[in-house]
Formats: sequence, structure tokens, C-alpha cells
Amino acid sequence: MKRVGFVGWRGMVGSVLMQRMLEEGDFDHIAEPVFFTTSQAGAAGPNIGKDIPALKDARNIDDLKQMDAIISCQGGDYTTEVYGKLRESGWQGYWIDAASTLRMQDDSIIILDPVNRQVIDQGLAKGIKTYVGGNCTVSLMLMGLGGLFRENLVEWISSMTYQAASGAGAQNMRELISQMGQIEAGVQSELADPASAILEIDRKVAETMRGDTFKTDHFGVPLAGSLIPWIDKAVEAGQSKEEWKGFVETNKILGLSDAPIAIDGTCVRIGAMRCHSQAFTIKLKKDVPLDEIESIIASANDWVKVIPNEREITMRELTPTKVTGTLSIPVGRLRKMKMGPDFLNAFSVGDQLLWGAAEPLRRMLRILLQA
Ligand SMILES: NC(=O)C1=CN([C@@H]2O[C@H](COP(=O)(O)OP(=O)(O)OC[C@H]3O[C@@H](n4cnc5c(N)ncnc54)[C@H](OP(=O)(O)O)[C@@H]3O)[C@@H](O)[C@H]2O)C=CC1
Ligand SMILES: N[C@@H](CC(=O)OP(=O)(O)O)C(=O)O
Repeated sequence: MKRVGFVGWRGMVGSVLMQRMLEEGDFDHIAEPVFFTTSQAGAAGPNIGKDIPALKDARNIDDLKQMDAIISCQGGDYTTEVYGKLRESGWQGYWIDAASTLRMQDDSIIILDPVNRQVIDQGLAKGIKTYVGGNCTVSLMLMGLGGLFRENLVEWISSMTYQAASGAGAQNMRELISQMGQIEAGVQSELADPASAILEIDRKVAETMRGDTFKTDHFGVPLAGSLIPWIDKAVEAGQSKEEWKGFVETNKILGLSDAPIAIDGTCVRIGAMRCHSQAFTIKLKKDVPLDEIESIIASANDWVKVIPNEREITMRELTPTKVTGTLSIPVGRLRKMKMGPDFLNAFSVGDQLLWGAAEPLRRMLRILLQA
């Protein structure tokens, strides 16, 4: 592997990827990194500590064809526009993608190597050339609960999500902060007066949020001070597409599509910045003691961390505030439920731009570079 092309490197996911690649010294292993753009061809590329050519046109198939591998964080529209043409041109290189477009194709592998390295290795051995990062919620669930799947303990899972604004894009993150600011600005004088009536503050906040000038261009409705219990478009049987991905992608990642594990729940957007949280009801195949369950979960990978089911540590450690910008995957609230000893409650948090998007791509590239 000599030439690696980067598309979408200056977007939100791409920037996180670049940051992680620099931290891990990945560019030391790439002889010729080449940066592409859909809008700034000819401009200077990013500073990666070595000389690189000027930005190339990300729609130029002849230039893309020169790459041994291409890693794209540009988005699904770009993949739809370019991938087919590139393959039809006879290109045999590796395509690594953050977008969902190619995930469910038969000739692609969904990558999450701490969980499915075996599936990835089998794919490489079979000559598969397309490797796609999973949906953020799915990848974060599997990073947290991978041990239970590894031990074949899961009969089914209901997952209720609390998904951050970043999953909807950079503009949505900005809008969330603007909404928070508008809410505070509307009651500044009342907040400064300790004697003001809380119900009057509450009334004014609701008035601001329902008002015509409340900024909702990107979410369509208020998120700050509220939530949105629907993510992505509708699919069949009343599910949202985000909920549908939980079932199909998890089973594809685990190589279980022929005998799938049922996974379903409600996906909800909340006012966190870039960490998705999830509350799980897990039906185990058998009654396993809680201390064994904790060891199984904690042993699955280097990033998952069991948080004792106690109030103080849970409030400190099991939150988006604690986890944001890190690779840590805390799993807590572990307890048997009233429904019976084979019903497990769990809660997890993870950064959806790291393990949820950029990190599996970075690690796949590293696997290829080391092959
Ligand atoms: N956001 C998320 O949580 C997740 C996203 N993904 C996938 O990754 C794709 C990209 O998402 P995301 O990174 O959020 O997209 P962004 O909108 O942040 O970036 C996408 C592209 O927009 C162009 N762009 C235009 N203006 C700017 C600007 N001011 N700053 C930076 N880039 C700019 C860049 O392309 P150019 O240089 O060519 O102009 C950039 O590569 C998604 O479509 C999705 O498929 C996957 C998992 C999670
Ligand atoms: N849909 C996710 C983010 C995302 O980009 O997912 P996907 O990679 O499956 O399209 C969210 O809104 O939180």
C-alpha cells in the first residue's frame, strides 16, 4: 500500500480522523498521502508533518484510480456519485467509508475491529475491498456490550437511545448552542432576581421555544430544553431508519445475519453535544451472576470500563460530559431487573465522532497498512 487518498478530511468526522491519525503517527506508515476535495482543488492540503501535493478533485476518477486505498468521510451523496464509477473503471483498491450507503451491500464489511476482527480478516482473505464504518449508535453499543455477544449470552436487546446533536451534523451542534443561548437570554433579568417566580420563568421559556424567532432551521423543532423522539426517515412497521440499523447492522457486524439476534428500541435526539448514551434491557440466554457479567463486559476490549452501580460514581463517570472527546466507553447501571434473573439493565455512553465514526476507519486503514 503506497498511495492513500483522503476525501472529506476537513469535515467534522474527517477532522476527528485527521486528529487521531496525527496522534497515532499513522502518516509515518503512508508513503504517499493524497488529499482530495469537492470544492477547493489546487489549494494547499492539511499540515500532516510531511510534504503532500496540492488538493486534487474528488470527482476526478483518473486521479482517484491512482490510489491503493481511499478513505472517505465526505458523506453518502459523494459515495453514491463516485463509488460506482470508480469500480466500473476497473479500480481494485480498498475503499474505506464513514457513510451508510454501502454498509448493507453483500460485498462490503462493516468495520469495528475490537468486536469483529475475525469478520474483517475473513473479508480480507476473500478479497473484499470495501470496508464501511457502522452506524454510531450500533458501534457504541457493541463496544460497550461486546463481551456479552462474544460469550453468546444475548437473546435479545431493547435499546433506548439518547443521541447527541453531532449525529445530525456540525450545523445542528451550532443550532443546539444557539437555542440554549436564546432560552437563557429570554429570562436573564428573572434569573438574576432570586425572588422571581419560577413558574413565570418557565412560562417565558416555553413562549421563547414556541416562538417564531426560535432558531430551528436545522432540527426543525426545539431541541434545547426538549427532545426529539425520531431520528432519520421512516422505514417499515413504524420504525425509524436509525432504529432499523440497530438490528441489521449489529447482526452484519457480528456475522450473525443468518440467525439474527433481535435488537429494537426507540432512538431519541437529546441536547448533548457529541456523546450518544443508551439504556439497555438485555434478555440473557441464562441467569449469569452479576459479578461474572461485569467481568465479561470489562474484558471485551481496552476501552470499555464498568462503572459500579452507585450514585456518586455514576453521576461523575457515566455521562457525556465525562466521556466527550475520549475513546472511553463506560458501561454502568448494571443490575438484574424485576422481570427476572435473566433480564439485565445497563447504560452506556460513547463519543459518536470517535468510536461512533472516525476511529473504526482509522484502525481499518492501519490494518491494511500492516497487512
Ligand atoms: N456526523 C456524524 O456523526 C457521522 C457522520 N458520518 C458520515 O460522515 C459524513 C460526513 O459527516 P460530517 O463530517 O458531519 O460532514 P461535514 O458537513 O462536516 O463535512 C463534509 C464536507 O463538507 C465540505 N465543507 C464545506 N464547507 C465546510 C466547512 N466550512 N468546514 C468543513 N468542511 C466543509 C468538506 O468537503 P470539501 O473539502 O470537499 O469541500 C467536508 O469534507 C456524513 O455524511 C455521514 O455519511 C458517519 C457517522 C457519524
Ligand atoms: N444517524 C446518526 C449519525 C449518522 O451519521 O449515522 P449513519 O452513519 O448511520 O448515517 C445520528 O443521527 O446520530
